[in-house]
Amino acid sequence: MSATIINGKAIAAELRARVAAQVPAFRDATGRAPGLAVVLVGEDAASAVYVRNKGRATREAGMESIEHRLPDTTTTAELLDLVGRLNADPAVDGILVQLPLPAAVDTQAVIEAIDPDKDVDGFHPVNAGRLATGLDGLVPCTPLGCILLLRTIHPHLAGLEAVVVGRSNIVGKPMAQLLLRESCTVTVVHSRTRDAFAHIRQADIVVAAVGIPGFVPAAAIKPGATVIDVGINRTDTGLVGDVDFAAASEVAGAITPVPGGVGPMTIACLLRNTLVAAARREGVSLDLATIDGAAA
Ligand SMILES: Nc1nc(=O)c2c([nH]1)NC[C@@H]1CN(c3ccc(C(=O)N[C@@H](CCC(=O)O)C(=O)O)cc3)C=[N+]21
Ligand SMILES: [Mg+2]
Repeated sequence: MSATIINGKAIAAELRARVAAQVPAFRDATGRAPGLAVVLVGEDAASAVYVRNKGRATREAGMESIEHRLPDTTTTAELLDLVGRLNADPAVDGILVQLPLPAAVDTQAVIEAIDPDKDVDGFHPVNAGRLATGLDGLVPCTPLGCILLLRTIHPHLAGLEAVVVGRSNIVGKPMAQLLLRESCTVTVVHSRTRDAFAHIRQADIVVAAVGIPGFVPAAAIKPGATVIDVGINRTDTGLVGDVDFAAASEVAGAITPVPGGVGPMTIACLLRNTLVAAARREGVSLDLATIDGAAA
C-alpha cells in the first residue's frame, strides 16, 4: 500500500490565496492594510531565512510587513521596550518574536509582554488559556496548519483516535487541545511515556512533534493511519522529519512530506492569524469557515 502524500505546499498556497482575497475588503473598511511585525534577534541563518520567507509571504498577501532586526546582544529590557511600542502602534495587528531568543534573554517575559490580541503565534498564556477553555483567541500556527491538513483527509475528525508525539508549548500541547476541540480522542506521548509505540500503533491520526529525526518507525503506525510530521530536522542528508517517511509511506493511508508538508502551512496560518487579529481589532467581520477551507 502506498500512502496519499499530503501536499502541504499546495494546500498552503490555497490558504494564502483565500487570506489575500479578504485583504481588499479590510483595506476598504479601514483605509489600511493588516500589519505584521516580525522581530528577529541575532544572526541564526535558519531564522533569517524563515523571517525573509514570512516577509515575502506577508507582502504577497497584500499585508504590511514590519521587520525589526536586532543584534544578539539585545537585552530583555530592550525587547520589552520594543514589544511595548509594537503593542501601542495602531498599524501593527500581529507581533511575532522569532524563537529561539539568545540564552541571556528572558523568553517567557517577552512572550507575556505581547498584547494577547496581537499574539499571532498564539504563545501568550492568555491565548493558551482561551484555547483550553473554548474561547476565541489566536491559535498557534503550526498546530492549526496540522488541523487544516487533517481536514483534507478527514472531513469529520470527531471520534477518531489521535496520538500527539511530544508535549511542547509550541506544538504538542496546543495540538492536543485543537484535536480535542475537533472531538478526537487524544493521547499525548512524550519522553517519559513507558511504551510510546504501543500508543501510536492504536492511532487513526499521528502527529509527530519531537524533533528527533526518524523517531516514528513504520512499525509503530497502524495501517491506513494519517501521519502528520511536524519535525524539521537538518541532517547531513538534508531536511528530514520525525517520521521514517520512506517506510511509513508504505503503511500509512496519508502522510505529510518534509519539506513541503507542515512547514508551508505554518506560514500560511501566520497570515491567516494576522488577518484574524486585524479584523477583530477593527471590528471587521470575517467568514472564518471560508478562509480556513470548505470543510471547516
Ligand atoms: N515565534 C516563532 N514562530 C514560529 O512560527 C517559528 C519560530 N518562532 N521559530 C522557528 C520556527 C520554525 N518555523 C518554520 C516555518 C516555516 C517553515 C517552512 O516553510 N518550511 C519549509 C521549507 C523549510 C526549509 O527548506 O528550510 C517546508 O517544510 O517545506 C519551517 C519552519 C516557524 N517557527
Ligand atoms: Mg518531550
